[in-house]
Amino acid sequence: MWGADVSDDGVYHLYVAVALQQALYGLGWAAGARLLPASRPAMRAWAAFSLCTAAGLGLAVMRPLLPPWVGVVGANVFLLLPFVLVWRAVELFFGLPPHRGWQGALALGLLATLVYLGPAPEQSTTRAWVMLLAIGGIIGAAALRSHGPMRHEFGPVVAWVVHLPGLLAALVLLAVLAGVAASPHRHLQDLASLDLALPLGYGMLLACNGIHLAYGGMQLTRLARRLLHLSRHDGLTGLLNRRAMHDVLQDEWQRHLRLGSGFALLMLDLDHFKQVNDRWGHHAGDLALVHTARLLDRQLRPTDRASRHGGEEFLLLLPGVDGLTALQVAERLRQQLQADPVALDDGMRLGLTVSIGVAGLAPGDDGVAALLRRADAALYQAKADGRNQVSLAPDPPPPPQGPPNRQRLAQGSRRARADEF
Ligand SMILES: Nc1nc2c(ncn2[C@@H]2O[C@H](COP(=O)(O)OP(=O)(O)OP(=O)(O)O)[C@@H](O)[C@H]2O)c(=O)[nH]1
Repeated sequence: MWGADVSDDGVYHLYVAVALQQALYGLGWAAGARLLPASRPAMRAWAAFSLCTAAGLGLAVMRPLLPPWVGVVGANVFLLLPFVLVWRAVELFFGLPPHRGWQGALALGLLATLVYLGPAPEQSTTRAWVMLLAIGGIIGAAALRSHGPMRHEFGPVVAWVVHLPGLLAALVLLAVLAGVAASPHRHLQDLASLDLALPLGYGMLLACNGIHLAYGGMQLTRLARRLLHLSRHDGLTGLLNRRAMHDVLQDEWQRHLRLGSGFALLMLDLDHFKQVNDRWGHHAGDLALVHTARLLDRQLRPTDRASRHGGEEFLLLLPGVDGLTALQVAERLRQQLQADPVALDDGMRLGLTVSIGVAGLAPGDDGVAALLRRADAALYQAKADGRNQVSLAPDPPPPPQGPPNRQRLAQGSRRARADEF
């Protein structure tokens, strides 16, 4: 780098290894960018950073075979300017407001400085100054800039594990410069010596691996979280999907068995929804579903859960609530939906009504499926009674008399687990 001697066998092989590693990471990021459109800009920046540093290291190790302008200045340009891409990639990864102007000015300034210094050996010390100062400064600034968002998204431990080495590396680089500058005994030319080429090579190896592993790991974590979210939520409304609600209901049933806590279910079905689609189009139907989901989300307590149960059908779980109270909640929701028409794209207002079946957990219910069947029957009743109304399911016959025993509880629990809905 900057004309430092890499002819020693150990240093040469180390730099070749780092170059190959960077090239491979670069190809990996480029492939990732093709596969994941949502993360493409940041991945492209990482790919460009990796491939440019690979090219820079390649030129540095081939320096004896190349003209000085290519072997020295070219290598330094390819090694230094990609660090501006690190700054860019970090901003893109966390969706931070871009600093394109500063980044462009920095890249141009560094390019002009390297060209101005040229390949002459007597400038190697100044080149080293410029390189170390810029790399240390950019790594430190990128770490500081991304610390808050990284902490927020991945937690303080991850943020410090990723940033501490980066900040330490930046401090070490700047301390080396300050130490050399302050010491009357050490000549600045030391920076270009073989002594520094080896630790710097290892430093690059560790830093590059650290950057790729940290950001690759965070990318995978993000992806895994996204997949988990998609597998449990309805894509249109953002509410829980049927499978996730199944798990929530089983948990609530287990809580009931342990603590005796009650709960109620509301099954909602938009009225004449087929006509909405037929008359106003499928997009208007989708808007109506989103509108309904938002209303439910706004109106329910934080402990209540709402899911999209099927096409135009929603299921609500109200913990700690009996059937009569749930009936009042249902009536309130019915009135609110009726009073709040959907705003269509062309400014039209589309009125909606809903029928709601309500069932509160009763002693005769031996599992979630039984309660669901009762809520479904109540919904059917509300539809049959003319729609735009709520209906409460009658309690099932109480279980045979006698003290509840462990065997019955266990039976209920097993049945609940086997429940399909
Ligand atoms: N736009 C849109 N429509 C959907 C979606 N899922 C289901 N549907 C439609 O919802 C309609 C449901 O129609 P029906 O089951 O006949 O019920 P309905 O017309 O609401 O009649 P009642 O329930 O008896 O009042 C069908 O036309 C489905 O195509 C969706 O995601 N988006």
